[in-house]
Amino acid sequence: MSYFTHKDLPVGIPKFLEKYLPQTQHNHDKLPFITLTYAQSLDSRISKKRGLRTVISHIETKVVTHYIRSLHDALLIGINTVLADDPGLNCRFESKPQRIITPVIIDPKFRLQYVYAHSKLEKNVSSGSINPPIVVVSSKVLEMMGESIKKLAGAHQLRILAIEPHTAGTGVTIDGIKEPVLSWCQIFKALKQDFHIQSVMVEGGAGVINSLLVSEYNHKSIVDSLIITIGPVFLGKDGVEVSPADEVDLENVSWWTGIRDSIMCSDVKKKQI
Ligand SMILES: NC(=O)C1=CN([C@@H]2O[C@H](COP(=O)(O)OP(=O)(O)OC[C@H]3O[C@@H](n4cnc5c(N)ncnc54)[C@H](O)[C@@H]3O)[C@@H](O)[C@H]2O)C=CC1
Ligand SMILES: Nc1nc(O)c(N)c(N[C@@H]2O[C@H](COP(=O)(O)O)[C@@H](O)[C@H]2O)n1
Repeated sequence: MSYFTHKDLPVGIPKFLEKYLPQTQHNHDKLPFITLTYAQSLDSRISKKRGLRTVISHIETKVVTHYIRSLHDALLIGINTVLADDPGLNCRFESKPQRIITPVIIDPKFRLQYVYAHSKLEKNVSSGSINPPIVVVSSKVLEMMGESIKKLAGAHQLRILAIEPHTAGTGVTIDGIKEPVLSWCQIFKALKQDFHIQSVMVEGGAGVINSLLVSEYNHKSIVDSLIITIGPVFLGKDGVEVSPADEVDLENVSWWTGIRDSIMCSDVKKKQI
Protein backbone atom coordinates (compact mmCIF):
# COMPACT_ATOMS: atom_id res chain seq x y z
CA MET A 1 0.00 0.00 0.00
CA SER A 2 1.36 3.46 -0.83
CA TYR A 3 0.94 6.21 1.72
CA PHE A 4 0.31 9.94 1.39
CA THR A 5 2.97 12.06 3.10
CA HIS A 6 3.27 15.66 4.32
CA LYS A 7 4.57 16.53 0.83
CA ASP A 8 1.13 15.63 -0.59
CA LEU A 9 -0.73 17.91 1.86
CA PRO A 10 -1.76 21.36 0.64
CA VAL A 11 0.52 24.00 2.18
CA GLY A 12 -0.94 25.49 5.36
CA ILE A 13 -3.45 22.70 6.03
CA PRO A 14 -1.95 21.45 9.35
CA LYS A 15 -1.99 25.01 10.74
CA PHE A 16 -5.53 25.63 9.40
CA LEU A 17 -6.90 22.43 11.01
CA GLU A 18 -4.89 22.60 14.24
CA LYS A 19 -7.51 24.10 16.55
CA TYR A 20 -10.21 21.67 15.35
CA LEU A 21 -8.24 18.50 16.03
CA PRO A 22 -8.10 16.24 19.12
CA GLN A 23 -4.92 17.44 20.77
CA THR A 24 -6.53 20.78 21.67
CA GLN A 25 -9.24 21.67 24.23
CA HIS A 26 -11.96 19.16 24.90
CA ASN A 27 -15.68 19.62 25.61
CA HIS A 28 -16.37 16.56 27.75
CA ASP A 29 -14.14 14.55 30.14
CA LYS A 30 -16.12 11.32 29.98
CA LEU A 31 -16.33 11.15 26.20
CA PRO A 32 -13.64 10.88 23.55
CA PHE A 33 -12.93 13.92 21.36
CA ILE A 34 -15.48 13.71 18.53
CA THR A 35 -14.70 15.14 15.09
CA LEU A 36 -17.56 15.01 12.58
CA THR A 37 -16.20 15.15 9.05
CA TYR A 38 -17.59 14.36 5.60
CA ALA A 39 -17.72 15.56 1.99
CA GLN A 40 -20.86 17.11 0.54
CA SER A 41 -22.15 18.65 -2.67
CA LEU A 42 -23.50 22.20 -3.05
CA ASP A 43 -27.02 20.81 -2.54
CA SER A 44 -25.99 19.11 0.75
CA ARG A 45 -25.85 15.58 -0.67
CA ILE A 46 -23.20 13.06 0.41
CA SER A 47 -23.94 10.56 -2.33
CA LYS A 48 -25.83 10.50 -5.65
CA LYS A 49 -28.29 7.84 -4.54
CA ARG A 50 -28.88 5.66 -1.47
CA GLY A 51 -26.54 2.68 -1.68
CA LEU A 52 -24.19 4.29 -4.19
CA ARG A 53 -20.57 5.20 -3.43
CA THR A 54 -19.96 8.69 -4.84
CA VAL A 55 -16.65 10.51 -5.11
CA ILE A 56 -17.05 14.16 -4.08
CA SER A 57 -13.57 15.06 -2.78
CA HIS A 58 -10.78 16.09 -5.12
CA ILE A 59 -7.57 14.09 -4.52
CA GLU A 60 -6.20 17.18 -2.73
CA THR A 61 -8.96 17.05 -0.07
CA LYS A 62 -8.94 13.22 0.06
CA VAL A 63 -5.33 13.53 1.29
CA VAL A 64 -6.58 15.93 3.96
CA THR A 65 -9.15 13.32 5.07
CA HIS A 66 -6.38 10.73 5.50
CA TYR A 67 -4.29 13.29 7.40
CA ILE A 68 -7.25 13.82 9.75
CA ARG A 69 -7.66 10.02 10.08
CA SER A 70 -4.02 9.83 11.17
CA LEU A 71 -4.85 11.98 14.21
CA HIS A 72 -7.71 9.83 15.54
CA ASP A 73 -7.94 6.48 17.36
CA ALA A 74 -11.25 5.39 15.82
CA LEU A 75 -13.33 5.97 12.70
CA LEU A 76 -17.11 5.65 13.10
CA ILE A 77 -19.72 5.03 10.38
CA GLY A 78 -23.29 3.72 10.13
CA ILE A 79 -23.99 0.25 8.74
CA ASN A 80 -25.61 1.63 5.56
CA THR A 81 -22.27 3.19 4.64
CA VAL A 82 -20.57 -0.19 5.00
CA LEU A 83 -23.25 -1.78 2.79
CA ALA A 84 -23.10 1.01 0.18
CA ASP A 85 -19.35 1.72 0.04
CA ASP A 86 -17.50 -1.39 1.23
CA PRO A 87 -15.01 1.06 2.78
CA GLY A 88 -11.43 0.20 3.80
CA LEU A 89 -11.35 2.64 6.75
CA ASN A 90 -7.57 2.46 7.08
CA CYS A 91 -5.26 5.44 7.43
CA ARG A 92 -3.28 5.97 4.24
CA PHE A 93 -1.32 8.97 5.58
CA GLU A 94 2.22 8.23 6.74
CA SER A 95 2.80 8.82 10.43
CA LYS A 96 5.39 7.57 12.91
CA PRO A 97 4.34 5.22 14.38
CA GLN A 98 1.86 4.39 11.61
CA ARG A 99 -1.72 5.00 12.79
CA ILE A 100 -3.74 1.79 12.93
CA ILE A 101 -7.35 2.87 13.18
CA THR A 102 -10.17 1.08 15.00
CA PRO A 103 -13.36 1.11 12.88
CA VAL A 104 -16.61 1.49 14.83
CA ILE A 105 -19.78 0.41 13.00
CA ILE A 106 -23.21 1.46 14.32
CA ASP A 107 -25.27 -1.58 13.48
CA PRO A 108 -28.19 -2.15 15.89
CA LYS A 109 -29.43 -5.24 14.04
CA PHE A 110 -25.96 -6.68 13.29
CA ARG A 111 -26.42 -6.64 9.49
CA LEU A 112 -22.62 -6.67 9.16
CA GLN A 113 -22.73 -10.46 9.65
CA TYR A 114 -24.07 -10.89 6.07
CA VAL A 115 -21.26 -9.01 4.29
CA TYR A 116 -18.22 -9.02 6.57
CA ALA A 117 -16.51 -12.17 5.26
CA HIS A 118 -16.08 -10.63 1.79
CA SER A 119 -15.53 -7.02 2.82
CA LYS A 120 -12.52 -4.70 2.56
CA LEU A 121 -12.77 -4.36 6.34
CA GLU A 122 -12.06 -8.07 6.74
CA LYS A 123 -9.20 -7.85 4.26
CA ASN A 124 -7.68 -4.89 6.09
CA VAL A 125 -7.96 -6.59 9.49
CA SER A 126 -6.20 -9.65 8.03
CA SER A 127 -3.38 -7.52 6.62
CA GLY A 128 -3.07 -5.59 9.91
CA SER A 129 -3.85 -2.16 8.39
CA ILE A 130 -6.82 -1.65 10.75
CA ASN A 131 -7.72 -3.03 14.18
CA PRO A 132 -10.66 -5.47 14.44
CA PRO A 133 -13.86 -3.39 14.21
CA ILE A 134 -16.09 -2.63 17.17
CA VAL A 135 -19.69 -3.34 16.16
CA VAL A 136 -22.28 -1.42 18.17
CA VAL A 137 -25.46 -3.51 18.36
CA SER A 138 -28.73 -3.35 20.25
CA SER A 139 -28.63 -5.41 23.45
CA LYS A 140 -31.94 -6.98 22.29
CA VAL A 141 -30.15 -8.45 19.28
CA LEU A 142 -27.47 -9.82 21.56
CA GLU A 143 -30.17 -11.48 23.71
CA MET A 144 -31.97 -12.87 20.64
CA MET A 145 -28.87 -14.27 18.97
CA GLY A 146 -27.44 -15.75 22.16
CA GLU A 147 -24.27 -17.81 21.68
CA SER A 148 -24.35 -17.51 17.87
CA ILE A 149 -23.36 -13.80 17.94
CA LYS A 150 -20.38 -14.64 20.16
CA LYS A 151 -19.32 -17.44 17.80
CA LEU A 152 -19.65 -15.21 14.72
CA ALA A 153 -17.80 -12.36 16.38
CA GLY A 154 -15.06 -14.70 17.59
CA ALA A 155 -14.61 -16.30 14.17
CA HIS A 156 -14.20 -12.88 12.52
CA GLN A 157 -12.35 -11.09 15.35
CA LEU A 158 -15.22 -8.61 15.69
CA ARG A 159 -15.69 -6.85 19.01
CA ILE A 160 -19.32 -6.40 20.02
CA LEU A 161 -20.51 -3.41 22.05
CA ALA A 162 -24.14 -3.94 23.14
CA ILE A 163 -26.20 -0.87 24.05
CA GLU A 164 -29.70 -0.86 25.54
CA PRO A 165 -32.02 0.73 22.93
CA HIS A 166 -34.41 3.62 23.60
CA THR A 167 -38.13 2.76 23.82
CA ALA A 168 -37.49 -0.97 24.30
CA GLY A 169 -36.19 -1.28 20.77
CA THR A 170 -39.32 -0.57 18.78
CA GLY A 171 -41.12 2.19 17.00
CA VAL A 172 -38.28 4.61 16.37
CA THR A 173 -37.60 5.57 12.79
CA ILE A 174 -34.30 6.30 11.07
CA ASP A 175 -34.78 7.29 7.43
CA GLY A 176 -38.27 5.76 7.28
CA ILE A 177 -37.15 2.37 8.61
CA LYS A 178 -38.07 1.22 12.11
CA GLU A 179 -34.92 0.44 14.02
CA PRO A 180 -33.80 0.44 17.61
CA VAL A 181 -32.18 3.79 18.36
CA LEU A 182 -29.06 3.75 20.52
CA SER A 183 -27.89 6.65 22.70
CA TRP A 184 -24.81 8.44 21.37
CA CYS A 185 -23.74 9.34 24.92
CA GLN A 186 -23.77 5.69 25.96
CA ILE A 187 -21.91 4.64 22.81
CA PHE A 188 -19.14 7.22 23.21
CA LYS A 189 -18.83 6.69 26.98
CA ALA A 190 -18.37 2.95 26.42
CA LEU A 191 -15.82 3.56 23.64
CA LYS A 192 -13.74 5.60 26.06
CA GLN A 193 -14.22 3.53 29.22
CA ASP A 194 -14.21 -0.02 27.80
CA PHE A 195 -12.02 0.38 24.70
CA HIS A 196 -9.76 3.30 25.79
CA ILE A 197 -10.56 5.31 22.67
CA GLN A 198 -9.62 8.97 23.15
CA SER A 199 -10.65 10.38 19.77
CA VAL A 200 -13.29 9.43 17.20
CA MET A 201 -13.56 10.69 13.63
CA VAL A 202 -17.17 10.26 12.47
CA GLU A 203 -17.50 10.07 8.66
CA GLY A 204 -21.23 9.39 8.15
CA GLY A 205 -23.52 8.57 6.49
CA ALA A 206 -26.47 10.91 6.66
CA GLY A 207 -28.36 8.98 9.36
CA VAL A 208 -25.38 9.30 11.67
CA ILE A 209 -24.53 12.92 10.74
CA ASN A 210 -28.12 14.22 11.03
CA SER A 211 -28.62 12.76 14.49
CA LEU A 212 -25.17 13.70 15.86
CA LEU A 213 -25.52 17.33 14.77
CA VAL A 214 -28.46 17.73 17.17
CA SER A 215 -27.14 15.54 20.03
CA GLU A 216 -26.02 17.06 23.31
CA TYR A 217 -24.14 15.91 26.38
CA ASN A 218 -24.07 18.00 29.56
CA HIS A 219 -25.82 20.88 27.73
CA LYS A 220 -23.15 21.10 25.03
CA SER A 221 -23.04 19.69 21.52
CA ILE A 222 -21.65 16.17 21.59
CA VAL A 223 -19.58 17.09 18.51
CA ASP A 224 -16.27 18.75 19.40
CA SER A 225 -15.54 19.91 15.87
CA LEU A 226 -17.09 19.83 12.44
CA ILE A 227 -14.99 19.61 9.26
CA ILE A 228 -16.90 19.60 5.96
CA THR A 229 -15.37 19.32 2.49
CA ILE A 230 -17.59 21.01 -0.09
CA GLY A 231 -17.23 19.88 -3.68
CA PRO A 232 -18.50 22.14 -6.51
CA VAL A 233 -21.19 19.77 -7.80
CA PHE A 234 -24.97 19.33 -7.47
CA LEU A 235 -25.96 15.69 -6.88
CA GLY A 236 -29.71 16.17 -7.30
CA LYS A 237 -32.90 15.30 -5.47
CA ASP A 238 -32.28 11.53 -5.33
CA GLY A 239 -29.05 12.09 -3.42
CA VAL A 240 -28.57 11.20 0.26
CA GLU A 241 -29.16 14.47 2.08
CA VAL A 242 -27.58 15.96 5.18
CA SER A 243 -30.27 18.06 6.83
CA PRO A 244 -30.72 17.70 10.59
CA ALA A 245 -34.21 17.76 12.14
CA ASP A 246 -33.50 21.10 13.88
CA GLU A 247 -31.64 24.29 13.19
CA VAL A 248 -27.92 24.00 14.10
CA ASP A 249 -25.77 27.08 14.71
CA LEU A 250 -22.03 27.02 14.18
CA GLU A 251 -19.30 29.15 15.73
CA ASN A 252 -15.54 29.68 15.32
CA VAL A 253 -16.01 29.13 11.60
CA SER A 254 -12.94 29.01 9.28
CA TRP A 255 -12.75 28.40 5.54
CA TRP A 256 -9.98 27.05 3.32
CA THR A 257 -10.17 26.90 -0.47
CA GLY A 258 -7.99 24.68 -2.63
CA ILE A 259 -7.68 23.81 -6.33
CA ARG A 260 -11.36 22.88 -6.52
CA ASP A 261 -12.94 22.11 -3.11
CA SER A 262 -13.43 24.21 0.00
CA ILE A 263 -13.20 23.01 3.59
CA MET A 264 -15.27 24.54 6.39
CA CYS A 265 -14.26 23.96 10.01
CA SER A 266 -16.32 25.01 13.01
CA ASP A 267 -17.59 24.24 16.47
CA VAL A 268 -21.23 23.32 16.93
CA LYS A 269 -23.07 25.78 19.15
CA LYS A 270 -25.32 24.60 21.94
CA LYS A 271 -29.02 24.90 21.02
CA GLN A 272 -30.67 28.12 22.29
CA ILE A 273 -33.81 27.28 24.28
N1 LIG B 1 -19.51 11.89 1.20
C1 LIG B 1 -19.19 11.41 2.38
O1 LIG B 1 -18.32 11.97 3.06
C2 LIG B 1 -19.87 10.20 2.91
C3 LIG B 1 -20.88 9.61 2.21
N2 LIG B 1 -21.53 8.54 2.72
C4 LIG B 1 -22.69 7.98 1.98
O2 LIG B 1 -23.81 7.98 2.84
C5 LIG B 1 -24.70 6.95 2.42
C6 LIG B 1 -25.21 6.19 3.63
O3 LIG B 1 -25.91 7.07 4.47
P1 LIG B 1 -27.21 6.58 5.24
O4 LIG B 1 -28.06 5.76 4.35
O5 LIG B 1 -27.81 7.76 5.88
O6 LIG B 1 -26.67 5.56 6.33
P2 LIG B 1 -25.67 5.55 7.57
O7 LIG B 1 -24.35 5.09 7.12
O8 LIG B 1 -25.79 6.80 8.37
O9 LIG B 1 -26.29 4.33 8.41
C7 LIG B 1 -27.57 4.46 8.96
C8 LIG B 1 -27.82 3.25 9.82
O10 LIG B 1 -26.92 3.26 10.92
C9 LIG B 1 -27.58 2.84 12.08
N3 LIG B 1 -27.63 3.98 13.02
C10 LIG B 1 -27.16 5.23 12.83
N4 LIG B 1 -27.35 5.97 13.94
C11 LIG B 1 -27.94 5.17 14.85
C12 LIG B 1 -28.37 5.32 16.20
N5 LIG B 1 -28.22 6.46 16.89
N6 LIG B 1 -28.96 4.26 16.81
C13 LIG B 1 -29.12 3.11 16.16
N7 LIG B 1 -28.73 2.89 14.90
C14 LIG B 1 -28.14 3.91 14.25
C15 LIG B 1 -28.96 2.39 11.66
O11 LIG B 1 -28.89 1.03 11.34
C16 LIG B 1 -29.22 3.22 10.43
O12 LIG B 1 -30.15 2.64 9.53
C17 LIG B 1 -23.93 6.04 1.48
O13 LIG B 1 -24.44 6.21 0.17
C18 LIG B 1 -22.49 6.55 1.57
O14 LIG B 1 -21.86 6.49 0.32
C19 LIG B 1 -21.17 7.99 3.92
C20 LIG B 1 -20.16 8.54 4.64
C21 LIG B 1 -19.45 9.70 4.22
N1 LIG C 1 -13.77 12.54 2.33
C1 LIG C 1 -14.61 11.83 1.53
N2 LIG C 1 -14.83 12.24 0.27
C2 LIG C 1 -15.66 11.59 -0.52
O1 LIG C 1 -15.85 12.02 -1.77
C3 LIG C 1 -16.31 10.43 -0.06
N3 LIG C 1 -17.15 9.73 -0.86
C4 LIG C 1 -16.03 10.01 1.27
N4 LIG C 1 -16.62 8.91 1.75
C5 LIG C 1 -16.24 8.34 3.01
O2 LIG C 1 -15.01 7.65 2.92
C6 LIG C 1 -15.22 6.25 3.10
C7 LIG C 1 -14.37 5.47 2.17
O3 LIG C 1 -13.22 5.16 2.87
P1 LIG C 1 -12.02 4.31 2.20
O4 LIG C 1 -11.38 5.24 1.20
O5 LIG C 1 -12.62 3.12 1.54
O6 LIG C 1 -11.14 4.00 3.35
C8 LIG C 1 -16.69 6.04 2.84
O7 LIG C 1 -17.20 4.92 3.46
C9 LIG C 1 -17.25 7.30 3.42
O8 LIG C 1 -17.29 7.24 4.83
N5 LIG C 1 -15.19 10.73 2.04
